[in-house]
Amino acid sequence: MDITSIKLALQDSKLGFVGAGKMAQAIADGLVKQGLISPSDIHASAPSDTNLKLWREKGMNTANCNEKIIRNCKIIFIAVKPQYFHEAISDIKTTDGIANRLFVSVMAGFSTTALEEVLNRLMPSPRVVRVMPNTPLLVGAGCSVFCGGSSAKEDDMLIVQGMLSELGKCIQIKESMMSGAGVISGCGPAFMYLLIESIADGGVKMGVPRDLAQQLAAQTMLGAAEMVLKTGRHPGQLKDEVCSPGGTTIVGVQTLEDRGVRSAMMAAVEAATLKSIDLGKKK
Ligand SMILES: NC(=O)C1=CN([C@@H]2O[C@H](COP(=O)(O)OP(=O)(O)OC[C@H]3O[C@@H](n4cnc5c(N)ncnc54)[C@H](OP(=O)(O)O)[C@@H]3O)[C@@H](O)[C@H]2O)C=CC1
Ligand SMILES: O=C(O)[C@@H]1CCC=N1
Repeated sequence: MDITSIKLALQDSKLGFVGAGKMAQAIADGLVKQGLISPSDIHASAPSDTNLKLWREKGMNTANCNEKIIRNCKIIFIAVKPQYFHEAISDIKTTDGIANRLFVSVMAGFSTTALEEVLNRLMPSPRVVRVMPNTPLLVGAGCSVFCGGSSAKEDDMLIVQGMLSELGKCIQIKESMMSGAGVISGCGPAFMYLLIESIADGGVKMGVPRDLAQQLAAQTMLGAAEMVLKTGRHPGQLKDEVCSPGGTTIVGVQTLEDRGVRSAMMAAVEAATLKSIDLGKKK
């Protein structure tokens, strides 16, 4: 879907957010920053004013009532913690006149079948798209994976992919891969921040000023990521090219291997995936 069609669809549908926290704000602010929607076409709900006041300061519409969002908007992001989803939907007392909505869930672990079951109380055959985005889409460098529910239409998939592709990479995958792939995109930034922080700490330990160490670590991670994406070469090969025989890097690499950094990273992805599957089971 081209950018003009996305803009028109968003202007026509209005964009709703049930849940107004960090992930919802990253998506809404990212879309506004990229010029895809104006703040006045965005509506968000949450029980308290803690987050909503930030939305109002940006000219967006807010409500403490989820029903209002579902009435006002035709495309609605569900951005509450998975454990609050039932409560958020059971808040909605009058469902008359609510139809033809597209629900885009960003909740970890919630399958499209489970989403459809809950949303069935609002309308028959709810159209659902399940996404696992990440917060870097705020700066146009996001990474999202998504899949459609049983009643999602081709246009629903296109609008979601169109919107999120404007904020970074957005890839359609099979639902069976959502938990594992969603951990790489959704949780991944936290793992990467931890690496940036600890490499910067190492620099500080060696006498590099904190600001400089952090800037160097972040830019180096960005550069390494660009090398993998733009050259298409294997990360192992790229790593080998940095390690001069008898040089400094290989000594650092051995230290990382001794401390089990690869195994720790793999175990982190596995543990977070199992947690996501577990969150899904409780629904
Ligand atoms: N943070 C991230 O990087 C990512 C998060 N996600 C998913 O996004 C979702 C939200 O996470 P995140 O933004 O981090 O969480 P936050 O805690 O920042 O935000 C949660 C929001 O939900 C609101 N809320 C709580 N109960 C209800 C309710 N009954 N009805 C409506 N709104 C409600 C909260 O209200 P109040 O403002 O009053 O506290 C808050 O605005 C989760 O499902 C998570 O799995 C997915 C990918 C990445
Ligand atoms: O930690 C979480 O559960 C959410 C989902 C992915 C990132 N944050």
